[in-house]
Amino acid sequence: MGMGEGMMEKLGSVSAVWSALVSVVLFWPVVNNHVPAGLRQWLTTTAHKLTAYLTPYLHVTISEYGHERFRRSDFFLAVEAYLSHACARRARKLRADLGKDARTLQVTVDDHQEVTDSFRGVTLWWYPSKKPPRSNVISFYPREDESRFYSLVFHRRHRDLVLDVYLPHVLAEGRSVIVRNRQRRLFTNNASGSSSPYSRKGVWSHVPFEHPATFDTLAMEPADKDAIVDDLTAFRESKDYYAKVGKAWKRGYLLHGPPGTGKSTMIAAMANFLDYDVYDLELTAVKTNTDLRKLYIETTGKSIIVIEDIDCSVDLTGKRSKATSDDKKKKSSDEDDGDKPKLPGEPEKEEASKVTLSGLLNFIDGLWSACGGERIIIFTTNHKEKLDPALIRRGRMDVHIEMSYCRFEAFKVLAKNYLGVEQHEVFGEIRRLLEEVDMSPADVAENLMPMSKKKKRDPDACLAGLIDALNKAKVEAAAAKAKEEAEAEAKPKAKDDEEAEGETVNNKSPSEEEKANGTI
Ligand SMILES: Nc1ncnc2c1ncn2[C@@H]1O[C@H](COP(=O)(O)OP(=O)(O)OP(=O)(O)O)[C@@H](O)[C@H]1O
Ligand SMILES: [Mg+2]
Repeated sequence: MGMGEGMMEKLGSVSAVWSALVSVVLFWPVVNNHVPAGLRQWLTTTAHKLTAYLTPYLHVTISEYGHERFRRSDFFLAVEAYLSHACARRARKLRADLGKDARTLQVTVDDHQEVTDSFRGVTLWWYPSKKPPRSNVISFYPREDESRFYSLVFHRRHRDLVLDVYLPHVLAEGRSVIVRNRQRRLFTNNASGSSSPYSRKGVWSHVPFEHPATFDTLAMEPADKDAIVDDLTAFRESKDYYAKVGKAWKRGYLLHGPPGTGKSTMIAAMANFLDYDVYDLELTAVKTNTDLRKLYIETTGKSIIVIEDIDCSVDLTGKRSKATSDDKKKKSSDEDDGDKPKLPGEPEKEEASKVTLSGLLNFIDGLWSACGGERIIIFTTNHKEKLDPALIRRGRMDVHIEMSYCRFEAFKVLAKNYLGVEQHEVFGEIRRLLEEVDMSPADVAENLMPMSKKKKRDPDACLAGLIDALNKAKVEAAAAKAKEEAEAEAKPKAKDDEEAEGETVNNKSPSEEEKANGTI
């Protein structure tokens, strides 16, 4: 790329044709008033034909809104990125702006500034421009009038090269610039102030994704961690494989385990590792299966779609669970009171929220789920046993990962991250205690990070504090167990069974049986 020898000459001839055209356009309104409509039409067509015949240059137009009315064309965005990256520094008039993340500086070619590019010795000219507003059209969309486009001008003898090689090259380069510059985003479907049907805003709203968790900071058994990283790497690189076996390029993960064991942290680490966007789907805010599908279609490739606490969102029969979304229901009924009177034809409230299990299954692996590029779907739950087997069967949720209480290997990661300590004389004692006591990594981490402004973070004191906390937890667990046993003995045999069932759920203990079921 660059200004080649003799290019100025060509540039001169193109500019001459263009300035002639521009002057015609400028004086046209003057002539326009004195010429009858029929003649005017004829003159315009002839002028166009004549210019097309005389100039050896061809034009390709790339508009901002291609065939789709609501989405900016990918090609237009790629051209914009390509030009700003490859050619903008050579343009005379530039436009500098803050990028979408409000941090990076974006330099683009100013409107009506031509840019020259050279590709395999051929010179090409790019003209960014705006479509004139259509004054007699009333539009709901404020930006409709400002639709922009790029014109690419080149000599007709390079037609094949430009159409077959250069434009695909621009598309590929532009896309890679976009990927390099992009700020990853965290999307949610539960934004307040929902969009009106006429708004161009999508069904998702977003903020920059800035979670700092990585697999290095995630505390878990090293072997399990490696297995997950391998799995993700293999997934990312298997586009061709998925195409060959006829599967949509996506993978489902089920993260299950007690609270505070790092499920949400794991999702952030995955997103950071893969460099994907995250769509945090709040199922209780989705009204119908159709809305769910709409949300899916609006997600882009290279993304992780997360449904947290899946057991609280849809119950086994497919209806929305009542017990678990009490707060939200209360809130929405308050709002509904304010909304009265009801509009005619408005659906009944009962009918308004109907995401069913089958809708969710369809969301995961129905026909629509193959739209777009690579995607990862993650469900998290504290109670795997409560989920419908259909929802988590292999093929839907391909990998089941159990996040369990903190054992010694996981502790070592935390000690290294929080205290910078890799070896310590009390590690033996901590190892023994962690085998006996179920403490979540969140609790262990809390003990390693005493929030006192005055006290410096002293590793010895922190580790001693952790040992105290573990001993305390051990005593409490023993006392609780003794109490339960005493109660169980006091109760009649019939009630005994029920009680035992409740215990397993409340204790959230990672039983050996559960461990055997989990893949990782
Ligand atoms: N395995 C872990 N490695 C590192 N930090 C952890 C881990 N587990 C928990 N933490 C710490 O504890 C906090 C809570 O963890 P997180 O939110 O990931 O738990 P969770 O499993 O999603 O819990 P819940 O089931 O309640 O949603 C995190 O901010 C993190 O700092
Ligand atoms: Mg969580």
